This record gives sequence, structure tokens and C-alpha cells, in this order.
Amino acid sequence: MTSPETFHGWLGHDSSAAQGNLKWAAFTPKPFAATDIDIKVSHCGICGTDIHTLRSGWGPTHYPVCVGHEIVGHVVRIGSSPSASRFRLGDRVGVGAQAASCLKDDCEECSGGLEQHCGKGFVGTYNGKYPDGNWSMGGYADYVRVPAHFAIKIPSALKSEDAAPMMCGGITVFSPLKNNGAGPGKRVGIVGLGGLGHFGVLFAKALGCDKVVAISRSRNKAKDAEAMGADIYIATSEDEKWDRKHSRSLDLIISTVSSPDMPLSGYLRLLRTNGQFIQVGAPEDNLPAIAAFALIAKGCKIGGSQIGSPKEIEAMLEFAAEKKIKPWIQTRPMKEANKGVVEMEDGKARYRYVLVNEEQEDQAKL
Ligand SMILES: NC(=O)c1ccc[n+]([C@@H]2O[C@H](COP(=O)([O-])OP(=O)(O)OC[C@H]3O[C@@H](n4cnc5c(N)ncnc54)[C@H](O)[C@@H]3O)[C@@H](O)[C@H]2O)c1
Ligand SMILES: [Zn+2]
Ligand SMILES: [Zn+2]
Repeated sequence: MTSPETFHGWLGHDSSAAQGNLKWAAFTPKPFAATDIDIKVSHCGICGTDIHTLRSGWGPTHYPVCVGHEIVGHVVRIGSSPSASRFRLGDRVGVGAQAASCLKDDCEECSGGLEQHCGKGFVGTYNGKYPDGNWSMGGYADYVRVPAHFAIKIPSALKSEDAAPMMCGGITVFSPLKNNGAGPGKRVGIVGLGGLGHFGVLFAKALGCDKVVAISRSRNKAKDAEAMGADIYIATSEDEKWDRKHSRSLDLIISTVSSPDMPLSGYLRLLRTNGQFIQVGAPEDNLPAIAAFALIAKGCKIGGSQIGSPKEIEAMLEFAAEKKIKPWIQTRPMKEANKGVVEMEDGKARYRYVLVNEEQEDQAKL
């Protein structure tokens, strides 16, 4: 078992990649380091961040790029360092949105289990520059090469197709839910019912929150949200005076909203005194302006959160296995990556597409 010299993946060459213009082609991964492992990709979820990146939505992307950071696969090559050699050939592992950080003892974040906020060496799983100047390449591919510190073993109770979208979509809501006290006695709202948002409802429910409120624009996902466990559904574009009707009803809101056009003042009205609003969705423009009194009057806090640390991902996977969390996913063959990206952007995913690698030889012919 080993990996080839050259990998293959769906490469975006310019911002038209976001419209389904990815090309299956060979690329050379970063040189193999002692701290690296190679993974033969079996599954990769399509995350909203893939689309922002493919179209250079947050600033210029470094093309060619191979996106995909909800990766599950098997270890096929292992570096000699301790972080890599804790794995065995054939181990089933996952990789999320982060591939590297400085990991220095004098880094407050890395030494404190907050690698995802490292200010000195954060490298994303794709479109990220390693210290040696090489660019990271993601999981719409046959293989990925990553520093082993950021690979996590998948518990045997979880199916690969379910674990893959947890690596980014799942952890991005699980971490702020846990870190802001979601659980018994708490009432939690989740805004935006896409990949992240649906995990928000599932996890908030499994954490035992008193009430879980799904907040979307239209009513068309109301039945789904209820089936996921939401107690209340609010449609901000359709329900009259929703913010008054439900005012002061929530302790915590996690917003996964990916576009800047959102009724932020209305969301804040839903918070109780000392309530918290945590933004995890990453629109390409600024959040709307709000009146200072929207925060002052109730002592509310607005915050943000970025993915989760490897330890948190491990804890989430164990929790998901124990609670039998079943994400709503649709698998599709890796060769449908372009279609998947376009349909994801069109809002058709219910609620996460997961690309599945079939015979790699077949793809090489495309
Ligand atoms: N903070 C992080 O670490 C992190 C990690 C992963 C993804 N993200 C970001 O989170 C966002 C969501 O990602 P996703 O994979 O769930 O995407 P998605 O497309 O599956 O879900 C986004 C959902 O938000 C809804 N939405 C968009 N604008 C809205 C609005 N104004 N009001 C209400 N709902 C609205 C969409 O209809 C969709 O259902 C993206 O911006 C992504 O880049 C952030
Ligand atoms: Zn660091
Ligand atoms: Zn992501």
C-alpha cells in the first residue's frame, strides 16, 4: 500500500470553477515530510467554503486549486514523526478544513488546544500556503497529503459518508454549541438550514437543549427541520412579526448564514438578556449594521467561531457515534463534482452532498 508520485483531482483554474468548470487533472502534491500522511480519499463532502473559494469570493484564490475539506479515506503512507507514526496503514481517518498550524510551544493557541485560531501558521486544507511555499490541495481528489496532526481516526460506528461532512460542517457548529453552554436548560436557535445549519439542529437536540429553533427564510424546509428535531420553525421572510412574536426566547443563536443580506437586528431581538449570537457563516460582504442598543439593552454579545481543534473533532465524532447522529446527506460519484458544486450553489442539497470515489482509473479517463 502506497501512494503515487502524482495525484489527480478536480482542479479549478479560475473563478468559473464555481459554475461547474472543474477539470480532472494530475497535480504534484507538496513534498512528503516526516510529519505527513497520505490518504486514499474515499469520501469528500461539498462545503459552502468550497464555493466561496472556487469563485475567489473572499479574495483571490490561488489557482489551480483542488477544493474539498470534508475528507475521509484510508492511510496509505506514513511519515516517521511521532504524530504520523501513531497511524497504521489502512486506518480510516478524516481531515477537516485545517491542514497545519505552527504547533510551537510558545504559541498561545497551539499549546492551548486552539490550533484552529493559530495566528502564525494556519494552513487551510486547500488554497493554503505551507511554510515551504507549497500550496495545499484538498479532497476532490484520489489522494491527499496532510500533516498527520490534523488527521483524526474515525470511530468504527460511523459510516464514512456520514463522518465526512462532520469534519467541517459538523464541527463548525458543534464547537460553538459546546463552548457556549448548549445543553439542558438552554434554548438555542440555528439560523440558515444548509449543511452547517442542519448539523446545528441535530447536535443541539442531541446535546439536550430545552428548545431548538430553526430559523430560515422560507417555510419550505419546515417539515425537514421538524424531522431533524427542531421544536419551532421561524421563516423570516414569511412569518409576520416573527422577531416580536419570539422576542427574548433564546439563550444562544448560531448563525450559519452565508449571504450578507440577513435581518441581524431581528435575530438579536430573539435573544434573552445576556444572550449570545455566534456567527459561523462567512458571507463575502460585511454583516449588516445594527443599532448599538440592539446589544446594550439586553447585554447581548456577538461572537464568531472557526471550525474546531483536532481534539474537539475527536470529541464530536465520539459524541456522534454515541448519540447515533445521522446527517442528511446525498452521496454522488466523485465524477459528478461539477454537477454537485452547481447544485450546491443553487441550494439544492438536502443537506450535504458527499462525493464518493469509485474506481480512480475511470476518472483518469474523463
Ligand atoms: N466558521 C467556519 O469555520 C466555517 C466553516 C465551514 C463553513 N463556513 C461558512 O458557513 C457558511 C455556510 O456553509 P454551508 O456549507 O452550510 O453552506 P450551505 O449553502 O449548505 O448553507 C447555507 C444556508 O444558509 C442559507 N442562507 C443564505 N443566506 C441566508 C440568509 N440571508 N438568511 C437565512 N438563510 C440564509 C442558505 O439558504 C443555506 O441553506 C458558508 O459561508 C461557509 O463558508 C464557515
Ligand atoms: Zn500556533
Ligand atoms: Zn467547510
